[in-house]
Amino acid sequence: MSSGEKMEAKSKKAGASRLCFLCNLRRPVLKRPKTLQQICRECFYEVFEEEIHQVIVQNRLFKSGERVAIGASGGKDSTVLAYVLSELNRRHNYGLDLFLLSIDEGITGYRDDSLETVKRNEVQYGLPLQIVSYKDLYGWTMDDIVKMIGLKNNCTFCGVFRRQALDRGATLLKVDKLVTGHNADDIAETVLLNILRGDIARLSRCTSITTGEDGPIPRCKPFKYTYEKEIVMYAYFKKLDYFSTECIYSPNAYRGFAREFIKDLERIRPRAILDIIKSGEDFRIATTTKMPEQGTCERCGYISSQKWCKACVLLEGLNRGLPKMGIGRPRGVNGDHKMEIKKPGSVAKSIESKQCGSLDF
Ligand SMILES: Nc1ncnc2c1ncn2[C@@H]1O[C@H](COP(=O)(O)OP(=O)(O)OP(=O)(O)O)[C@@H](O)[C@H]1O
Repeated sequence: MSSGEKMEAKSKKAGASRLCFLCNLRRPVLKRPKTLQQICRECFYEVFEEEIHQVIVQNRLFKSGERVAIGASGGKDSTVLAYVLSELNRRHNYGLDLFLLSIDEGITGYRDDSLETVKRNEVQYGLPLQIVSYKDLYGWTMDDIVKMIGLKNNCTFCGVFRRQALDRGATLLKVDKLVTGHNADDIAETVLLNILRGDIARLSRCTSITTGEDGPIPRCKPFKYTYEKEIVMYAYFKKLDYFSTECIYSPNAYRGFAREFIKDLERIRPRAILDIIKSGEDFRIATTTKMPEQGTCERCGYISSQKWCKACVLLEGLNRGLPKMGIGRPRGVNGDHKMEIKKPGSVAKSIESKQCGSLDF
């Protein structure tokens, strides 16, 4: 039984004798995860889509005439995003030119299969697709990287490279904005992780619905308040074509614990997800906290708060056979991961940049 089928069976059992809480006309077929209301399929589609529309309008995510790339991994979140955004664009005349943008990380048995799903979505939704690969951009696939470094820390490489690859793909498509399928659960999880890591710079921006306005392409998260469980239900009821396998190189245990913790909280109190996001939004950062200053990478020109951007540091490590270079945080002057670049006549400057991978979106 798929997770969508399980949710439907549970919901049907719970609401067998009542009428839909919202329309009071039809039989409920599900218990809405966000509110625990028993509602019918039609009302579910309506509230799900309308809430996303309201988020788009209230936050002024788009302007008419903009070209917008949807980061499309073939997974449930980005597939539902591509479908719903196309629908809303038509229904409410947003006037957007939508594109699918997929990054091929080079993970055999995972990304190659999910890209086939995105290629079908291209036809199903009539959205032009651009694929950009790590191999072309960096000369390395994730398969190559994992062969060299093993499973530990591979998510750092993947996250850092994906972030830049999405920007480079968006530049190729000449889009004004990039949207991703990050949902409320992802954001709550990131708030918690940033607190656990004491990463104040990221904590202060991880709840922003639009980020990167000072970078090459602004990024938006229209699903900022959309629950993962509702996305799964929507995809299931609409019979959307998506790829549901987990990444084969994804051993990120720390993030996994945070995820499980949030799921447990959600079981006891569904609002917990929204409350964590609200707490993240309302944090005030002390004016004495030192924040990184944004500049550009001396090597590739990409945005960076350090001399070299994180991707260049990681690539340098890979190409020199020192893959641990740039992983983790500085360990003092003699730290084994620290790398110094000396220019003639200049003071040595550390190019150890902070991890800016999977948590940054
Ligand atoms: N390979 C990729 N190509 C394009 N966009 C991607 C890719 N991987 C992730 N993204 C974007 O980043 C978002 C969050 O990615 P994450 O890896 O957290 O996957 P997820 O939560 O399982 O989402 P999805 O269900 O869409 O795969 C995705 O919804 C998508 O918009």
